[in-house]
Formats: sequence, structure tokens, C-alpha cells
Amino acid sequence: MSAALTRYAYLGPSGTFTEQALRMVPEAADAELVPMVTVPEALRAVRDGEADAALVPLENSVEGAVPPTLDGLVSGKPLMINREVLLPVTFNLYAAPGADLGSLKNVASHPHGLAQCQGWLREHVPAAELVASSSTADAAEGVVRGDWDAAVCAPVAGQRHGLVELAVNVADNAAAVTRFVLVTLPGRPPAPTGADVTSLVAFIAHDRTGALLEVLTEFAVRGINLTRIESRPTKERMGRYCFFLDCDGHIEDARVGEALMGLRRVCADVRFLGSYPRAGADHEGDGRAEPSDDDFADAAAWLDRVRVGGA
Ligand SMILES: O=C(O)C(=O)C[C@]1(C(=O)O)C=C[C@@H](O)C=C1
Repeated sequence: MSAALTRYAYLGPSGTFTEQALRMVPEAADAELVPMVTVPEALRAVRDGEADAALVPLENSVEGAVPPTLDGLVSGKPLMINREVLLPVTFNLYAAPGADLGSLKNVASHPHGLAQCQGWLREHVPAAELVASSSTADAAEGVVRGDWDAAVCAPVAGQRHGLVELAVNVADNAAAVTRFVLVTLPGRPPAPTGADVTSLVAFIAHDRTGALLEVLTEFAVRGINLTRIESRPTKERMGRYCFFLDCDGHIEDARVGEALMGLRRVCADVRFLGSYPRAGADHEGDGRAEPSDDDFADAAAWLDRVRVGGA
């Protein structure tokens, strides 16, 4: 990515976890941050050239994938992931001044937020209706508007709107982390760092027995560590899925390049989503099991020699 990027779209409004994650991206420090109402809108802004990049939530360590992000990446004009950001997420319960736990008729949050706090909410406000909002910060704004009684959101969202903190750390799992990705239009991926992730979508040849096994084999035989596999319906008809894969390594690595070529041969289609630096040390395995990078280079040199009569 060039240093000339100036407009970063994100899942808004101001006060979302996505905004907090975007503020951890060094290139965004001097950029204009543009809140969008939904993930598809943030991705559309990049596709239409209204924004140079968008930061969107991809998965949460407790609730799993964020489906609108997966669906937004898999179809439409291709986009590319340039960076990932990991953010620990902690939720508080906020209401308008004067409210208390017993007075709450409803509580709003992003579906992922409600899911991550469902045990606490069931125990402490069992009578409250749970309302899905477009983001946790939108839930906080809804309390200010009078749309609902309380919001489960980030402390920054509740505080910015002058809401009253009824409870802190209401998530069922205190160690939850959300993974966000920064996407742009396709370009040359960031240079390899030695600790990178490659993301892609494999559309398997459905009528072939063992099609998914063939996909996995392309990685396994080259000693590439897969760090995520997730299926989503292709929406063509019942029983049709595509597979989101993350693996250790960079498309410029010999083994990853070879695996991608192999996938291209055995799959109906492959969408490359990017190679980018791995954030944190959450993924185990370094992808450097045998054969080593030197073995790949040595094998390529040997083939070149043999093809011209050498040994
Ligand atoms: O609503 C927000 O604040 C978001 O940034 C979205 C989102 C998500 O999509 O998972 C991000 C982190 C939390 O897990 C809950 C909501």
C-alpha cells in the first residue's frame, strides 16, 4: 500500500470496536476515518473508489466468523487483505441516566455482542428483550435516541454518549479477541516478513469425491500450516459451499506459490484474498516444518538442470 491513502472506511458509527482497531493501524493515523453503517457498505466504498481502504471485523475468538464480511469478500469485484488487527473486546452495559437493572425492558447490541454476553444477560436481566443493532456503538446511540433502554458496547461508546454504566465486563468470556482485516482494491501484497498469513477462497469441484481432501493435500504435502478453514454457502443452491482458508506463509514463498498453483488445478475456482503480516502470536506453528525453504529452492534448481540435460 502506498503512503498516499487518505480515506479509511470502517464499521461505524464512532465508538465501535472496529474504530478502536483502526486506530491501531499506523497508516491510518493521519487519514480521514469514514464511518459506514454496515460491513457491505464499507466494502462497497472501497470497490467504488469512495474510500482507499476499509477495516472490517472478520472473526471473533468466541463467536467465530462475521458472515457479512466473508460474504462481502467472496463475491463482487475482488478485494485484497493488506493487514490484520487483533483487538481484545470487553463489553459494559450502559443505559440512560436514572435507569437501573430492574427497569430494563430491552437491551441492544451487535449480534456478536449479544451472543458474547448472552449468559450474563440471561442471569441479570432475564426479562429484557435482546435487540440486534448494526454495531455496538449504534446500540449506544439508540439509547440516546430513546429507541431502547440499554446497550452492550465498548466503554468508549457508552462514555462518549454520557450514558450511565450499569455493569462492567458483562461478556461471558473475558478473553475474547476480534480479528479485523484492512482491505483495499487488489495490488502487490505487502512484502514478506517471515511471519505472514495467506488468505484465499477455494471453490471445490463439487461432483468429485475427495475434492476437499485434494485441497487440504496441496497444503499438507508442502508442510504448510493451515490456520483456519471455514465454509460458507455459495448461495447457488442447497449443498454448495466454498471454503475460506488461512495458512502460514506468503504468496512469494515457494511452497505457498506451489500450493496455490495446485489449488488452481484441482478447484473449480480460487480467489486469492491476500498475503499480509500475522498479528500477535495467536496462531501456533511456523509453517517451517520439513521440507525447508532451501529444499524448495534446491528442488527448483535441480529441475532446471535436469531439463537441460544436467543432473
Ligand atoms: O459493533 C462493533 O463495535 C464492531 O466493531 C463489530 C463487532 C463484530 O462484528 O464482531 C466487533 C467486535 C465485537 O465482537 C462485536 C461486534
